[in-house]
Amino acid sequence: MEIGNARLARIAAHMLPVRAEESSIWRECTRAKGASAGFKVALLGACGGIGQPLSLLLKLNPLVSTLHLYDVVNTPGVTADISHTDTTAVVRGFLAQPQLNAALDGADLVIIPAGIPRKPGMTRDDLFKINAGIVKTLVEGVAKSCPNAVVAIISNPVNSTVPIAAEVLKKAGVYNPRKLFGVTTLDVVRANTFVAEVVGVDPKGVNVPVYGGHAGVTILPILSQVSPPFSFTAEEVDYLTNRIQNGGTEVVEAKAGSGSATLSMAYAAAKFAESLLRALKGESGIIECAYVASEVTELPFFATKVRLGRNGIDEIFPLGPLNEYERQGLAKLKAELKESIEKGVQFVHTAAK
Ligand SMILES: NC(=O)c1ccc[n+]([C@@H]2O[C@H](COP(=O)([O-])OP(=O)(O)OC[C@H]3O[C@@H](n4cnc5c(N)ncnc54)[C@H](O)[C@@H]3O)[C@@H](O)[C@H]2O)c1
Ligand SMILES: O=C(O)C[C@H](O)C(=O)O
Repeated sequence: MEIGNARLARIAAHMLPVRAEESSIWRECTRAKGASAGFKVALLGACGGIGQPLSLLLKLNPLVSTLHLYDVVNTPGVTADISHTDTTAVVRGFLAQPQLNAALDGADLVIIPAGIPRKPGMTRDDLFKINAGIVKTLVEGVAKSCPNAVVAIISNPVNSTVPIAAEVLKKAGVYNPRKLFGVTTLDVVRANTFVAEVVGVDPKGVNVPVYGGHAGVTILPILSQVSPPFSFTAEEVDYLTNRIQNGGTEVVEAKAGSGSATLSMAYAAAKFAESLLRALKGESGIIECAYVASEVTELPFFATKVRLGRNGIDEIFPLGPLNEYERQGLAKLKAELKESIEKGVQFVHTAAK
C-alpha cells in the first residue's frame, strides 16, 4: 500500500527519535511483530568512538534480536540512524541515568565501553579517576536490572574496572564470576595482525594467546603458543612483544589527542560478543582470551584462554608451557597487575564508607 503525503507528514511529526515504537502513528503504520528469537544486548556508552561502530556491528549480528543503546548523550540520533539498517534486530535508545534501568531490563549481555579515552602522555591508569565511578554506577544498574546478564567491560583501566565490577556485584549479592569479562580481544587481534605481518601469512589463520592484563607490560603475548606454530628470532620476539604491548599507545599517539582505538576495538568487541552469544546459544568449543576472575596464578584476576558456554565461562585453561622470555614477562607483570586489582577493590570499599 502506498502511503500518501499527508500520512507521511503525520508519521514524520510523530516519530520519536528514541523510541519510534512508542508513537501511535508508528503502531498504526507498521506490522512489526516485535523482536525475532535471539539475545537482548545492552550497550552502555553507545554513542562514543567505540560505541557507535560497535552498535552498528551488533545490529548486523543475527544472534542479536534486541539492541539497547544507552549513553548520557546523543542516543536519539544514533538510535534513529542505526535503526534504519535493514537487519532484524530491534534497536531502542535510552538517554541518561533515569533510563539506565530500562536500558538494562532483561539484558542477556551487557557491553560497557562508557568512559573517557587516553590522550598522548597518559597511562590507562590515569583514566581511573573518572572511569572508576562511571563503571561502578553502570554495574550497580546491572545488579539491579539484569543480575543474570553476562557483562563485558571495555572501559579502561580494564585491570581495575573489572575488579570494581566484581565488588559492586558482590555487594549486591549477585556476583557470578563466570559471567564477568574484561575485554582483551584487541590485544589478540593486534597480536594476530603483527605476527601475520612478520611471517607473511593471512592473519585470519593466526591465533596468538595473550595473557595477563590490559596495560603495558601486563599485556603478555605468548608467542611460543601461537597457532599454527611459527619460530621467531630473538629480535622478532622483542619487536612483536613491544609492539603488542604498546599497540594502544601507537594509536593514541597517531590520533594526537582525539582519542584512542575505536574502530579496531569495535571490531574486537563485536568478535568477542559473537563468541559469547554463540556459546550462550549452546555452541561448544568456543575459546577466547579474556581477563576474568581466575586461580591460574596467585592474582585474583588474570587473562588467559577460557572456554565459553551457556553460563559464561565453562573452563579456564592453565598457562601451559612458557619459555624463559615469557616467564620473565610474567614475573614482571604481576606487581603492576596486583596493584591495579587492589586499587579497584579499594575504590568500591572506600566509596561505600
Ligand atoms: N579494552 C580495550 O581494549 C579498550 C580499547 C579501546 C578503548 N578502551 C576504552 O574504552 C573507553 C571508551 O573509549 P571511546 O574511544 O569510545 O571513548 P569516547 O569518549 O569516544 O566514548 C565514550 C562514551 O561514553 C559515554 N559516557 C560517559 N559517561 C557515561 C556514563 N556515565 N554512562 C554512559 N555512557 C557514558 C560518553 O558520552 C561517550 O559517548 C575508554 O575508557 C577507553 O580507554 C578500551
Ligand atoms: O590504549 C588505550 O588507551 C585504549 C585501549 O586500551 C587500547 O589498547 O587501544
